[in-house]
Amino acid sequence: MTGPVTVRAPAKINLHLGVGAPREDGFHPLDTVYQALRLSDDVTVSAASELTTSLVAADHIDGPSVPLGTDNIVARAATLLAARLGREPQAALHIAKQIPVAGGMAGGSADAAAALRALDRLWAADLPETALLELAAELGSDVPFALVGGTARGRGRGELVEPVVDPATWSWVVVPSTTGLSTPSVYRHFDALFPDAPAEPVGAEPLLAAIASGDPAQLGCALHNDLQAPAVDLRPELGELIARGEAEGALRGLVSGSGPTCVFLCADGGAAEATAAGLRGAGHGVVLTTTGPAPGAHLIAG
Ligand SMILES: C[C@](O)(CO)[C@H](O)COP(=O)(O)OP(=O)(O)OC[C@H]1O[C@@H](n2ccc(N)nc2=O)[C@H](O)[C@@H]1O
Ligand SMILES: Nc1ncnc2c1ncn2[C@@H]1O[C@H](COP(=O)(O)OP(=O)(O)OP(=O)(O)O)[C@@H](O)[C@H]1O
Repeated sequence: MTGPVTVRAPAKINLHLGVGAPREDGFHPLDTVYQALRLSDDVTVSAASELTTSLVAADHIDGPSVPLGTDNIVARAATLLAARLGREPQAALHIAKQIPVAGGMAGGSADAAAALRALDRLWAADLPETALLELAAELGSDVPFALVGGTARGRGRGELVEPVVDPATWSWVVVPSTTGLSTPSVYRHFDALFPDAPAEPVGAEPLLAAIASGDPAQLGCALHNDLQAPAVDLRPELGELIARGEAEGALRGLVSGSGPTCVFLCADGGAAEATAAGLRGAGHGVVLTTTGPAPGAHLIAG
């Protein structure tokens, strides 16, 4: 019998998030550029006679806010993959979580992508990557990117992912909030604030040119998030946090996806450490430093 399999999957940020008016199915058309960060969750899957989920969370994570059992997205991933393979979803699924929950960093999506890749191996299915990407898109708009990783453009509702060449290493400070924000509520608030939003989202071309330059100052100028205004309107303290991080030396601060995590682009690793120290000194408890891009969901054991 195959032993336990562990897959690591990254948190994401959106360097560009252009949002259009809602489609007939209620989803918003996106033109986005994702970047995977070296902040990740690990999912370990083992053979078992039934489907179980368990979690161990880093100190900065509110573990009890993650549902266990069938509501956890890893259980949904297992059930979906098992149905595709015509087998029972029997496995023990264990999440080691570092990605902030309901933080706009796609932590659940990372876990779902990791579970798909790990179970594909545990169950010796060896599905082609295109099949895993299709299952990922059924689980959520951000899940295909968590499989692909790196830096990538996302279209459609975010599930159509094309890798972008990005040889640089970008330095980031990540400031999670103690209370999450629900993604649907931020999209609903976008609709309320911008009832005349055009159908076509703002294009990612300037951001892609900044990535190609490799210059952090240019990237800082090009960062764009259409969900920032609704997130800050729902949580005004995020606007203050962004201003503070920029005053502490970041090139630019930005809400990550639907928030409330805020991320700060810095000139290099030293500037990121200095900005993080300044934010901690200003009373922000959890302040992480990291870099991107990072690989998508990949095997680390088994
Ligand atoms: C904010 C982002 O993280 C940016 O990458 C994503 O758009 C959210 O992706 P996600 O959490 O994987 O979202 P899904 O699980 O697919 O959808 C959750 C809910 O978010 C809203 N949603 C999501 C994606 C999208 N393009 N338009 C939407 O309006 C819908 O209300 C949907 O019911
Ligand atoms: N494995 C999981 N990890 C985190 N949350 C999960 C998981 N499974 C289910 N959930 C539920 O999903 C909700 C959203 O979780 P998640 O951490 O993925 O949000 P997010 O990072 O804001 O997502 P996104 O950036 O994709 O919109 C949580 O509040 C929780 O109730």
